[in-house]
Amino acid sequence: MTESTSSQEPKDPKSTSPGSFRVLLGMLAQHRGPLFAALILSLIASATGLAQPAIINLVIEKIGEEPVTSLIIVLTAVLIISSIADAFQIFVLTRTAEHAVLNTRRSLITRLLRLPISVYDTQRTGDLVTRLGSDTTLVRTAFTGGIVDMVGGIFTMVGAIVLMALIDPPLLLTVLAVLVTATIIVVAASSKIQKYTKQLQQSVGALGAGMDRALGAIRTIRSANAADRVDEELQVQAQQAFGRGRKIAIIEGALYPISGLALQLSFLIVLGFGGARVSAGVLSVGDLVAFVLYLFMLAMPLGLIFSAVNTIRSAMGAIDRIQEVMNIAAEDDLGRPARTAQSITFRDVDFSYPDNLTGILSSNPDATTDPSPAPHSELPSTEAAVQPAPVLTGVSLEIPAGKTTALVGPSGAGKSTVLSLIQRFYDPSRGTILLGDQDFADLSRSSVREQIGFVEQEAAILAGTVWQNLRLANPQVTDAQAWSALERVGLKERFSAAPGLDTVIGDRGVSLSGGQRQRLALARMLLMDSSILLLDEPTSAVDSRNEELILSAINTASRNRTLVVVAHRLSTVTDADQIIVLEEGRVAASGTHAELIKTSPLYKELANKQMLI
Ligand SMILES: Nc1ncnc2c1ncn2[C@@H]1O[C@H](COP(=O)(O)OP(=O)(O)OP(=O)(O)O)[C@@H](O)[C@H]1O
Repeated sequence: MTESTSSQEPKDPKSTSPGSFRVLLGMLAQHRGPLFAALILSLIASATGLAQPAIINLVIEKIGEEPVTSLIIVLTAVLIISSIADAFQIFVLTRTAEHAVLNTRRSLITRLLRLPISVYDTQRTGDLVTRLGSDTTLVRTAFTGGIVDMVGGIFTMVGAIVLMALIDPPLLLTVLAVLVTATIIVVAASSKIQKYTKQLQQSVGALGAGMDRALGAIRTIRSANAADRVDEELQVQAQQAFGRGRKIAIIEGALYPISGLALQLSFLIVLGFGGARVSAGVLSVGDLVAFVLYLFMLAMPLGLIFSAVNTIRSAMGAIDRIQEVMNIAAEDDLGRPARTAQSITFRDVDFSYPDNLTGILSSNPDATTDPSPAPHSELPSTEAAVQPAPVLTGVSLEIPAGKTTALVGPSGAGKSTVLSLIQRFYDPSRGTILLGDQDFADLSRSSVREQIGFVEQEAAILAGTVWQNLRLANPQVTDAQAWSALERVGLKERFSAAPGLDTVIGDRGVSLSGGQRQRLALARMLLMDSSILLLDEPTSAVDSRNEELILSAINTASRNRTLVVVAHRLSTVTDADQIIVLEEGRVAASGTHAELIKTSPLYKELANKQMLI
């Protein structure tokens, strides 16, 4: 592997930030059919709305001179058509908005599950979940309360202006001067709304992340009587979100009287100036009434447009946050598929965790940056940031095919990191890792992982049934195979009562003990057809009876397979074919238990402490 394939991820050429407005336009383009239909309906509603004052004008002029029944019938028909068009428009828009939210959520789910592992190291899951939940919900408002309202409103306004110009141009110009000034103020203030919405959503994200962490550690919190303290901390975050919401409220509150004042002023001008023109005989009473009604038609959409601009700005704030995730290139799966092999070799491997990712998503609610600049479109390069501390230095090791290799050493020595590198969760900063004789750098990540079964230090159990957990890695598993795997890890009896494999295990597997969780994860691994098994402290959470069960399951599972096991308790690995001792990210020694007792002072010390010698 070359030095260039460091822990930075490849840049996705498509991942440049297009800006939230362009993204919004892209979303709208995806739904152009229904939006076009909504637009037509909105135009029908506007046109029928605009026709009403003209008909009323006619009625006023003709009343007393000739029958107006037919005009009244036309007016009623126009009213009905206008209402029906409105109703359909709302339905089409709301449905389209739900589609837009669905599409956004789908892409987010796909991306959130495929980000480079290093992103999860630094990003709070609660914040990522908020982006999927409340941020996507804000997108809906851009459709329902935004775009079409605005377009339909503009159409009505233009129509009203043209018709008013036909009636009395000087009166119109006076009214427009007032309204244009108000519009300029509203549009300028709305950019603040976008900024504050993004900050508000960041606060909500931080609150979600805090609550997520607290609920994950609820037993510790309650046992430490720390609920009040955690409560206080979360209340502070909730208060912060409130503060941001209040800023939006202040702007919206200030804008409301501005638009209201502008409208009142316009009406006063029309009544005063228009009334004078009626007495001067320049304008008929019917014309003045029609002019006032058109002013209504101009004013109503203007109010809608003002609020639509704010709604769209809010949605754009949320879209910014969604785009931040979408702009992170998904973990690459480049390279050719790996051929099956069972040995792994590290040659002079250096590795550091990328620790400069904290700013990749603006989840920090204190961030007050303007949302308009492009969010980070790639993981920052390791060179650009402060050089992170090395976790592995010059590690060379051979993990032979079909044998058991144990990794031991003090806490923080880098044992779990070696397992992460074997799974290609990260790439080394220097050196080469080989699967058989194939360089990892040439292989696709998924094909390497296909050959590997892994049980984490804190065995991950998904909420759902035993069955769902067992089939996670291998959906082809049969009932008989599942029971046999459960038997091998000593869990058959635990689930023998109905509903058997359909037994639901709670969120985070809470209805199972630590040892049972570990064993269920082990059973899942046994069902995978992997030729290399990685176990991170498989017996860390269990008593000696469970330990025996697990060790015997591991023994059966590892027949003809390569086993790499990280162990604190040396007693569990004294029989390993090879034991590698890691110390501060370097290989301190390797050999069998008997050899290491003689050759490695560190191993001897560890064995001594554990009363093995
Ligand atoms: N995701 C991460 N991001 C940054 N640093 C990490 C990360 N994971 C581990 N480290 C650091 O890397 C070093 C090695 O950690 P590692 O988990 O590999 O040690 P270990 O030998 O498995 O320890 P233990 O026996 O306590 O599990 C430690 O200093 C640890 O703090």
